[in-house]
Amino acid sequence: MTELTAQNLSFAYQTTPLFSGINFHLKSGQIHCILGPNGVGKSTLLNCLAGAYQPTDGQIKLDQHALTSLTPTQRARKIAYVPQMSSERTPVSFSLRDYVLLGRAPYLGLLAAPSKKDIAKADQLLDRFGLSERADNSYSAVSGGQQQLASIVRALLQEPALIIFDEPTSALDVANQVRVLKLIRQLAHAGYGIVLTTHDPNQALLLNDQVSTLAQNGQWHSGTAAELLTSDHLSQVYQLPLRVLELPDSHQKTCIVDQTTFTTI
Ligand SMILES: Nc1ncnc2c1ncn2[C@@H]1O[C@H](COP(=O)(O)OP(=O)(O)OP(=O)(O)O)[C@@H](O)[C@H]1O
Repeated sequence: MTELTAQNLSFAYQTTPLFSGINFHLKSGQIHCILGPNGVGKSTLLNCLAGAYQPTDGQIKLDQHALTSLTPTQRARKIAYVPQMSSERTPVSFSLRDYVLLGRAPYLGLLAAPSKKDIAKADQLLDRFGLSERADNSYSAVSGGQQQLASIVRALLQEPALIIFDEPTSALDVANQVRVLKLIRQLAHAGYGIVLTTHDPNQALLLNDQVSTLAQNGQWHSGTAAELLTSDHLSQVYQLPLRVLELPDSHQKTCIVDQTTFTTI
């Protein structure tokens, strides 16, 4: 069992805090979905939880250890971070296979190459995500969605206990979105702890586990999906009238923008 705990977390890029007093908890087997409007600080919070940013105040612990007391390699063996996709194309000369194999770096010596076993695992995962035919292509030459899937493969090769996903489905078509959400569910069942951000409350409804919302002025709420994914709370978070409905033929819930709201905006 691995646990990531943040207590009384604050962060400021300059003087004004982006958020403060945030408490967060994730353990193996859980999916924690973070929702909130653009620019409120979700990615910044994920960077703090991954150990990439130093919070202004508060403490983050990975099991019993302060996150800051761990070396980058120790952290990377426990936490994988899948960053938000950039719309900019960074020229990268190596192949898609070599890109995903970067996930093995925390287990390799300074100049060591990945083993045959590592390469076989990489190829197996690339195949699972429909990327086999692209394995030898340059990373820069594949589509944004394929790059996003490759970044997930890279995180899996890292064999962490916890995975932090920043908008993992932002570049994906609806079938691949569902594939990634199903993968997240499977990973949680297999014992991984998962935290992700999404702009789609319906994804949080589908995942149906832990939820936090970060709204304007750093307002933070945590609870279960049933507790937080309500019409009132989501409307407050997004400052937009939203309705969470239970579909008549099942217990599935869906979040919609009311047509009447749409026509009066
Ligand atoms: N390196 C930086 N220096 C200064 N300000 C930054 C930096 N990175 C982000 N910000 C600002 O901090 C705020 C929060 O950014 P962040 O990317 O964490 O938000 P977000 O909730 O993830 O947004 P989105 O949903 O649009 O991805 C924004 O106003 C952003 O402009």
